[in-house]
Amino acid sequence: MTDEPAERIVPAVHDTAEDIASMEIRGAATIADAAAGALATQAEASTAETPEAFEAELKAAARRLYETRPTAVSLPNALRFVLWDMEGGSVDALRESVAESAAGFQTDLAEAQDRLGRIGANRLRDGDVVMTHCHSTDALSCVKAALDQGKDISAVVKETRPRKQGHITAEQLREWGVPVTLVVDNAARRYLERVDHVLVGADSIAADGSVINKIGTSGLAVNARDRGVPIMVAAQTIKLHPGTLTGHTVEIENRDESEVLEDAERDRITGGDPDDADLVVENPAFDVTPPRYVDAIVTERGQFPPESIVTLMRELFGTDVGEPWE
Ligand SMILES: O=C(COP(=O)(O)O)[C@H](O)[C@H](O)COP(=O)(O)O
Repeated sequence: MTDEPAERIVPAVHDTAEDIASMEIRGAATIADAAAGALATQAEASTAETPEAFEAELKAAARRLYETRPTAVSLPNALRFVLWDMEGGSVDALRESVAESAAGFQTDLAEAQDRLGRIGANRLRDGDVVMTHCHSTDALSCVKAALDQGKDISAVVKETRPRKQGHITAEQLREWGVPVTLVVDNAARRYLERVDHVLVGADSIAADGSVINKIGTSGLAVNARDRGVPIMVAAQTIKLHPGTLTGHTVEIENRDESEVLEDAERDRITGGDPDDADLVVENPAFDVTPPRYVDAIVTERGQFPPESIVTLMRELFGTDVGEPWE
């Protein structure tokens, strides 16, 4: 057995990391759930002989998972939650504590989403139309709870270029029997006329109440404000970004240009010149919506005007939060 902790990461953890990086596993809550599960798998499969070796191995696995996508803070928050609870004087005791805290975390995550959904549903009235962007399980939980309360809800679903996560939202809503109008992103402003709420999720919430979510959220929010449509953000507290309490900004992920432009399309634009360095394609995956465009952040602990979210963040995290493997 090698002594290098990174070389003892089990294949299943590498697979999960690759699935997160390639977006087979995507969406902030789903990523958090998968990351906690992967740490439990690492713990279960570990052949470490000493507690020190076991801990080093778990931290290496956490780092591998962390380095996949930078914007959704639910990922490091999940890793922190599981690793900070790791305790025990033997490998077996440590293994058990990781399994327990990972399972506890996953249960809490699911319960928090249900609770958040019930809270968010109170904002939705019978007959309301929501406009969605991307695919957010937290946002959909609010719709589900409203449906369970017997309310009729319909949706205008933005396609969400370049990866069209709006299709996942449309599929889920149709499964629940919700009437869906699917529109391209550029049509959003026109359709806001017939919408009662913009309902989106979040990858991270900053201490000043800014919402970091799928690219296009901020433009949608500005348009919605202009049209007088309230903007509701559904985000479990696992989306609160502790680093922003000390002035750090949230890293915005840039993804590959192939998501935006296929090779044949690039060839057409450049006349087939593969070395044309003056055609630049940028593909930021997220943007920042300032708090003044957000009406409410709905969490499992209640609804907050964005400017007051900092109080909840301090309560949950304190002010001194390090990296998961510290
Ligand atoms: O922006 C996205 C997903 O982006 P991507 O598809 O790039 O991962 C979602 O709105 C948030 O992650 C919240 O989702 P959830 O509420 O499910 O956590």
